[in-house]
Amino acid sequence: MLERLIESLEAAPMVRRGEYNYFIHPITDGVPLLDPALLRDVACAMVTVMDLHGVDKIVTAEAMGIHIGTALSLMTDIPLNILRKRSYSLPGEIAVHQSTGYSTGQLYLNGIEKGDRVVVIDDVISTGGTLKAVLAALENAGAEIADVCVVIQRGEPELGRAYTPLVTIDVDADGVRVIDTCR
Ligand SMILES: O=P(O)(O)OC[C@H]1O[C@H](OP(=O)(O)OP(=O)(O)O)[C@H](O)[C@@H]1O
Ligand SMILES: Nc1nc2[nH]cnc2c(=O)[nH]1
Repeated sequence: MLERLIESLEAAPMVRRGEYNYFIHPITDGVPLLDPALLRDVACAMVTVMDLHGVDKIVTAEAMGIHIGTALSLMTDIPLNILRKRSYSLPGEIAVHQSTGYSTGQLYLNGIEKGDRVVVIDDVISTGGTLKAVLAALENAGAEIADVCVVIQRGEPELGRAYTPLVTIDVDADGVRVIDTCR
């Protein structure tokens, strides 16, 4: 099920973002074009590995969790909650400071109620800065985090809790090497 993902990752072009070797891939960038079969492979694998029992909401972050979260939501009928990069100034909105290997920014969490059972998904984890901040905000909002799943784990980031990557990669200036898969 993950052959298409593995092959396309190992063919991914690289660019520099400051000191950071950044790979470009349809799942993580939407560039140059996202093959529906690849998106389906990823969504089916996530449904297979995640604990979705009694889950009220799928939570993801703008921008590159949205297509994956949408596919999962359509497959499972579980509503999708998106942390947005813009504030809506709604009552109870939680601002989340996000930091990655090449950027900093703000995300805004709305629509989580105390006691919500959620799964958190994203395209990639690298430093873990984004997911750590998202998980802290969800805990702050009183959510119960049932599971965390990412398509790609880059390096060995610690989240302070278990999470499941579909694939684990090594990256250098020459490209991506897949070193592990979830099966
Ligand atoms: O583990 P980290 O070092 O935090 O990196 C992972 C984050 O980086 C990317 O988001 P980015 O902020 O580039 O925004 P995008 O989704 O809009 O591309 C990606 O979608 C993850 O959310
Ligand atoms: N596309 C892409 N997204 C990322 N998010 C964190 N690191 C990366 C990367 O190297 N490539």
